Amino acid sequence: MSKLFRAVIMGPPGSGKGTISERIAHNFGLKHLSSGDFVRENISSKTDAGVLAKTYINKGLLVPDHVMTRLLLPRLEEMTKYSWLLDGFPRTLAQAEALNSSCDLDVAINLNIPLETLKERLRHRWIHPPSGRVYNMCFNPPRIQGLDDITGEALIQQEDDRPEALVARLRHYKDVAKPVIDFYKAKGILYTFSDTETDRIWPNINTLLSTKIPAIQSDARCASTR
Ligand SMILES: Nc1ccn([C@H]2C[C@H](O)[C@@H](COP(=O)(O)OP(=O)(O)OP(=O)(O)O)O2)c(=O)n1
Ligand SMILES: Nc1nc2c(ncn2[C@@H]2O[C@H](COP(=O)(O)OP(=O)(O)O)[C@@H](O)[C@H]2O)c(=O)[nH]1
Repeated sequence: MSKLFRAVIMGPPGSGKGTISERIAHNFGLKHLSSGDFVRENISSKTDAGVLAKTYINKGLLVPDHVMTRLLLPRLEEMTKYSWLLDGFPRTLAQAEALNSSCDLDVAINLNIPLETLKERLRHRWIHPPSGRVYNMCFNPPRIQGLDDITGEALIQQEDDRPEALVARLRHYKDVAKPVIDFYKAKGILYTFSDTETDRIWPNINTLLSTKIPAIQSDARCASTR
């Protein structure tokens, strides 16, 4: 049996995690697991963790570690047969440690994007809240302005994507992400990509994963024939 591939993608709001995750999922046939989507699903189906998570999100706060972990780890257990890429989790060291005790990661992708670029992107970010689909009025506009391509429903801009809110979000991101980055660096699985354009980062990620994914699968094949 071939070994499965497990990766996480980290980066500040607007760094392109969702955009790059979609490309990775498409090119390598991995499952893209978005923690934001899991949170939204739990909120709309009113699970205990979802109801609790909503009280924090409504106040613009991050969901506490124990709630996020309770919401996410059971979903990962359903994915034991698949290779996956996890986007939006872990955001804190406690989340990284919880994840580490439930599975071994192969790669942690870290996106390092300048502040001015993040501000500019988020100013133009429009989302379709029920699905989590993301657009950018310059980079990937919807077919009809202001409307979701699939459902035709209205797109919105999030309050916390405003440039004034972004600086505080980024400061918070840096504080909580630093120990997570150090954790993955110490494990030797951290790969950092710095640029202002997703289209320039993408070929490097593509090359990295092309070396990692077949290598893991062929190692596993060798092991199984011994
Ligand atoms: N590890 C996580 C993941 C998500 N959330 C919560 C807070 C977010 O507001 C909400 C939705 O998550 P997303 O990752 O979709 O949303 P963001 O808009 O915060 O992320 P980004 O701006 O990085 O795309 O879920 C959380 O508290 N902790
Ligand atoms: N102009 C521009 N916009 C981008 C680029 N990459 C992603 N975006 C857009 O920037 C916004 C943030 O990207 P997203 O993938 O949502 O980032 P996340 O918050 O890290 O998940 C979205 O509106 C994307 O469409 C890029 O290279 N250039």
